[in-house]
Amino acid sequence: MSGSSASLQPPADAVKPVRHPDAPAPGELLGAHYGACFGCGSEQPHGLHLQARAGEGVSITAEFTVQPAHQGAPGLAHGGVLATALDETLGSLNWLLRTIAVTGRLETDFVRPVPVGATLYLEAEVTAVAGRKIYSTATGRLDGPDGPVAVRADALFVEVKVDHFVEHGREAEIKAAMSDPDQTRRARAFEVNP
Ligand SMILES: CCCCCCCCCCCC(=O)SCCNC(=O)CCNC(=O)[C@H](O)C(C)(C)COP(=O)(O)OP(=O)(O)OC[C@H]1O[C@@H](n2cnc3c(N)ncnc32)[C@H](O)[C@@H]1OP(=O)(O)O
Repeated sequence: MSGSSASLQPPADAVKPVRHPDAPAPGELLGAHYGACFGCGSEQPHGLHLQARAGEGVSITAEFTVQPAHQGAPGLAHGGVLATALDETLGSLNWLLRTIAVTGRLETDFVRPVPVGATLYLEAEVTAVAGRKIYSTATGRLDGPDGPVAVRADALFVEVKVDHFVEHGREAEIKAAMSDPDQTRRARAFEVNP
């Protein structure tokens, strides 16, 4: 069963997404946007360490290999971890728009079980933009980029100001991220145009 809810259908006045002129070239690895990110950061031993690459237009491909720490049922990936992989891949799309946005809604279909040790081949694209609302969709496949679909998701991201993180994030991490001497890393932690 699939089919996303009405709130994930772009409104009539939605427009096509526009790739930012400074977006990374197709094929380029995005790298982690924040070292402590559970989805992509290298500083989280049990994180997903998801690696995303810019695609054509406003699209992303990504890979994530399921580790023993990601189990739900014995030998199988936890559904929440798979949703995280989809969320992270979809979130990475906003870097191609150079828009700061957070997940408002994420609807996920779990189509096939994903074993420990399997690599999930993800692809995602922005389908429409309406004001602050960014509509996107993603799939995760097994055995290769053209393999059978194991998971898919539709999402709505909502554009926010950098103040969103400053106001709501724990002070210690915000201060540390803000004082990073590397300007690009500082910007990417909050997905801000450097
Ligand atoms: C390499 C680098 C990559 C970078 C890679 C980055 C990867 C990050 C990946 C992970 C991303 C995350 O997990 S982000 C973390 C998880 N998400 C969050 O923490 C968000 C928590 N929620 C919020 O802070 C808030 O609810 C917001 C910001 C989403 C919305 O609040 P707001 O700013 O007050 O805006 P609001 O008026 O409510 O909503 C604006 C419009 O969006 C619609 N809207 C809002 N929420 C929803 C919803 N759940 N479902 C449907 N529609 C919604 C509203 O109806 C409205 O439509 P209309 O009336 O205008 O038509």
